[in-house]
Formats: sequence, C-alpha cells, structure tokens
Amino acid sequence: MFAARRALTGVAQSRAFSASARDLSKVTVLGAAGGIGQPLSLLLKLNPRVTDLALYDIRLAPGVAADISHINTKSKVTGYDPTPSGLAAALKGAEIVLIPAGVPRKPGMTRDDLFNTNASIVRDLAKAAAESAPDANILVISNPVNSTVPIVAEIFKARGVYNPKRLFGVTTLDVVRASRFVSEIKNTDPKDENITVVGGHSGVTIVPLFSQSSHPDLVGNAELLNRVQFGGDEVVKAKDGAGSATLSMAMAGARFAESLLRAAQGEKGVVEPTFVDSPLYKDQGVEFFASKVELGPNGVEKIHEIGKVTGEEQKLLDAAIADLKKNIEKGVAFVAQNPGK
Ligand SMILES: NC(=O)C1=CN([C@@H]2O[C@H](COP(=O)(O)OP(=O)(O)OC[C@H]3O[C@@H](n4cnc5c(N)ncnc54)[C@H](O)[C@@H]3O)[C@@H](O)[C@H]2O)C=CC1
Ligand SMILES: O=C([O-])CC(=O)C(=O)O
Repeated sequence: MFAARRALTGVAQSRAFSASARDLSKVTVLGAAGGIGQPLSLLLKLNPRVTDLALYDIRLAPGVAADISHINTKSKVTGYDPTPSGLAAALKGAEIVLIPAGVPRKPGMTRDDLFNTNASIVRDLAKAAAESAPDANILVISNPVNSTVPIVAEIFKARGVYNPKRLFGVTTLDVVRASRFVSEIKNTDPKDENITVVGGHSGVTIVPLFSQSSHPDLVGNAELLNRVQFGGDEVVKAKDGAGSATLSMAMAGARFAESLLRAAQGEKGVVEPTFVDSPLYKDQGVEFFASKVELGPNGVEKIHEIGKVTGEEQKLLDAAIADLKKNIEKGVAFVAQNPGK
C-alpha cells in the first residue's frame, strides 16, 4: 500500500514537473546590450513561449531589461549586474542560453580576426554556464562560430558536463540569407525557398546546396554563391566600421530559439540548420559540422545526412572541410593553452 502510494506520488510528481517545465521557459541572453543582444531580447520578449527572460552584459543589461520589461507580454524580464553572482543568477534554471557577447568585425577583417578577443569572452561565459546551467541548450552566436563552439565544448568536457545534444552554433542567418537571395533572383516568396546550407559559418565553409532546392539550375551561379558565402561582408562594408549584421541576426537567433522551444514542448519534425557535434565528417577529423538537424526535447534529435550533391558542390564541401578542421583545432588548442582561472 505504502509502496503503491509512493509510486503514484512519483507519477504525479513527474507529471507535475513536466507540466511546469512545459509552462516555464527561462531564456538567458549573454551580451544582451549589444547590437544583436538588444533586438534579440526584444524578439524574445514578444515570444509567448518565453516566460522568464534573463539579460546579462558587462554594461547596460539592467537598463535594457527595464526598457523591454514595459512591453505588455506576460514574461518576466530581469537585467543582471556584471558580477560573477549576477552572471550565475542570470544562468540559473535557464532552458536556453544565447551568447551574442563579443566584438563584431570591421571592414577588412575576417571572422577569424575576432578570435583573439572573443575566444576568452566565450570561454569565460562557458565556464559560468557549465557551473550554473549545465543542462541548458547553449546557442553560440559570437564569432568565429567555427571556433567558439569547440571552445564551449572543451570547457564543458573539462567540467564533466558536456552534452553534445545541447550545444549549437547558430548558422540560421546563412539559410535566412540564402532563401532571401534566391527569392530575389527567382521572384518568389522567400518563405517558400528552403535552401540547405551546410558546413560552418565563415566564407568558404558556408556551402549552399542548390541542387537540393527547387532551383538546381542555381548550382554554378558564382555571384549567388559568393553572396551566400560572404553575405556578412556585405553588411560589414555597408555599416562602414560600425559593426556587422545585428537585426537580421537577431531575427535568425530568435527563430532558432523558437524552434528549440517548439521542439521542447513536444512538436515533432522541427528541423533547423545548425553547427553541432556531428558524426558526418568525423572520419576526416571534423568534429563539428552544420547541417539540417531535427530538434527534440533533448536538443539534437537527429542529424540529417548531407544527401546527394553535384560534383561542383562536392568541391565546395572539400574546401569547407579543410578550413573547418583548422578552425575547430584552433578552438580546442586555445582552451588547452589558455584554460583561464
Ligand atoms: N552567428 C552569426 O551568424 C553572427 C554572429 N555575429 C557575432 O556576434 C557577436 C556580437 O555582435 P554585435 O552584437 O554586433 O556586437 P556588439 O559589440 O554590438 O555587442 C556585443 C555585446 O557583448 C558584450 N560583451 C562583451 N564581453 C562580454 C562578456 N564577457 N560578458 C557579457 N557580455 C559581453 C558587450 O558589452 C556588447 O554589449 C560578434 O562576435 C559578431 O561577429 C554577428 C552576426 C551574425
Ligand atoms: O559577418 C560577420 O562578421 C557577422 C556574421 O557572422 C554574419 O553576418 O554572418
């Protein structure tokens, strides 16, 4: 009788837990006062799936939070002070942690030129996340993504809390751009253009697979390929020293967070492109790779195969793999040589 009651209580408790876990979604933004952080936080405040929005930055997060908190949606918004305890409190209980902290490019720079500054920023934030939110989905936006994602992985591994299903490099902007650029050429609605983009998030590591779209004739369109691979440069140039893409990136980051929340709340078949710990090219020494990933309550549910590609696309993939390997190794070596405090 006692055992039966205990068993029943157990069921009731786990139901209660999953019900409340469904209802409560804390999302934390690290770097929330920046060019991406502010509009991203705004979009998250407009998302009814987010119940608790935690904003952290080394400057201005309480101000941004005060501003956003006046928006008449239900979620609670809290801005945290730039202290270790502020950071820990921002992270505690988070289901999703988005990291757009770090410096952006100026004209003439590559994303890799940001490595020296951003690697240590991401490393230190990852340490705090491993400590205070080890089970959260970590979404890395800070560049160079091809290297900052391995940095987070190494930090989590060193602390024994690495879960490859919950670490994501955000490459959504590459598919957002690809669908928009194709729609401009084809005079279609970009929402109908599903362009698969695989690889990583810089230059030649960004590989659109037009042969798998409804416009296979676009394979070999050098101008379009260049625009997709170097779309970020277009914005850096136009902003003329004042930074890189922020608004389109905020939209892409908010879309990815929304997809994760939908999947966590039980929706099936939610697929997003993302840079994850992936088996696809491990035999070639590439530990992380962006491809279509089905999301689920545990994060990564299924990593899609690349599928059929043309000879031309295979050449692009080969070039991407060579660069990716170096970018990933650079992140891993950084943590080994600079473990920090
Ligand atoms: N994954 C992607 O597709 C994209 C990535 N990015 C990258 O996102 C990053 C941020 O770009 P923006 O928002 O334009 O830069 P930003 O300079 O406007 O904002 C960065 C924010 O990070 C904050 N920050 C710096 N160190 C921090 C720390 N230790 N803890 C918390 N916050 C910290 C700064 O105070 C600032 O508010 C850059 O590295 C950029 O290259 C940008 C566009 C697309
Ligand atoms: O180009 C940059 O430096 C920012 C970025 O990652 C993008 O816009 O795709």
